[in-house]
Amino acid sequence: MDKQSIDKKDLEKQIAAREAVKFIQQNDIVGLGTGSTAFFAIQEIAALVKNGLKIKGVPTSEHTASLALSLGIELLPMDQVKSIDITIDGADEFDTQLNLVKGGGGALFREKIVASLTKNEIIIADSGKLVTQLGKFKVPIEVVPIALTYVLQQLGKLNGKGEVRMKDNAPFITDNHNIIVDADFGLISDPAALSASLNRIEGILAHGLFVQLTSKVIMGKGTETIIYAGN
Ligand SMILES: O=C[C@H](O)[C@H](O)[C@H](O)COP(=O)(O)O
Repeated sequence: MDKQSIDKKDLEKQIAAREAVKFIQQNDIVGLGTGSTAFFAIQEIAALVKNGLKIKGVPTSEHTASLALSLGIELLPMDQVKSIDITIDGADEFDTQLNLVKGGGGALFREKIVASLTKNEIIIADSGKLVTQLGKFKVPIEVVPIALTYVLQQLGKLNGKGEVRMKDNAPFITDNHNIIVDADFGLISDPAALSASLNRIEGILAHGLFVQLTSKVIMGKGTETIIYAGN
C-alpha cells in the first residue's frame, strides 16, 4: 500500500472521528474504543476535554486506557459502570444493516461489554471497511486456552476454519489472558444466526460478530462523512 492511500485512510478515519465526537454531551460517560480509528476519536475527545468538556471515559483495552490517561482523560473501570451514554469505536468490517466484525486488535471482549452497556454505540470507519456481506475479514474469537481443541472442533461443525492468532512466534495473548482464534466462515449470509451459534460454544469468551449493538456507523469517504443509522 502506498503512502498516499495510507494518508487517505487516516484522513477518512479522522473526519469520521470529528463527526462522532459531536454527539458527546457534557458529563457523559464515554466508552473509548480500541484500534487505529478509535485512536483519532480519543485524540478529539482529549482536545475537547482540554477545552472544558467534562466526561469520564471507559476504556476497552489496556492500550486505550494508557493512551487516554496520557492525554488527560479521566477514566472509570467498566465494572463500576451501570450504563454508558455513548461509545465511539472502530470496526474491521461493517454492512449497511450495522452488523460488524471487530477484534482485529484483540480487544473484542471488553469492546462487547462496553457496547452492551452503551446507549449510543457509534462506529467510525474509513470507506474500506464497508462490505456488502461480512466475512472477508476472519471473525476474531477470544478463547479460554484450555478449551482450544474443543472450540476448533465446534467451529468446524459450523463450517469455520479457525487458526490461533500468533504474535512474535507465540500465541497472541489478550488483556484477559486468553488466546484469539481467527475463524474463516467464508461470506456470512446470516450474522445473527452465526453469532447465536458461537454464543452457544463453551470456551468462547466472546466473538467479534457485533449484531444489533450499533446505533450508527459514521464512515469517512474522501473528505465527506456518510452516516449509516439503525431503524
Ligand atoms: O480489537 C480491535 C478493535 O475491534 C478495533 O476496533 C478493530 O480491529 C478496528 O481496528 P482499526 O481501527 O485499527 O482498523
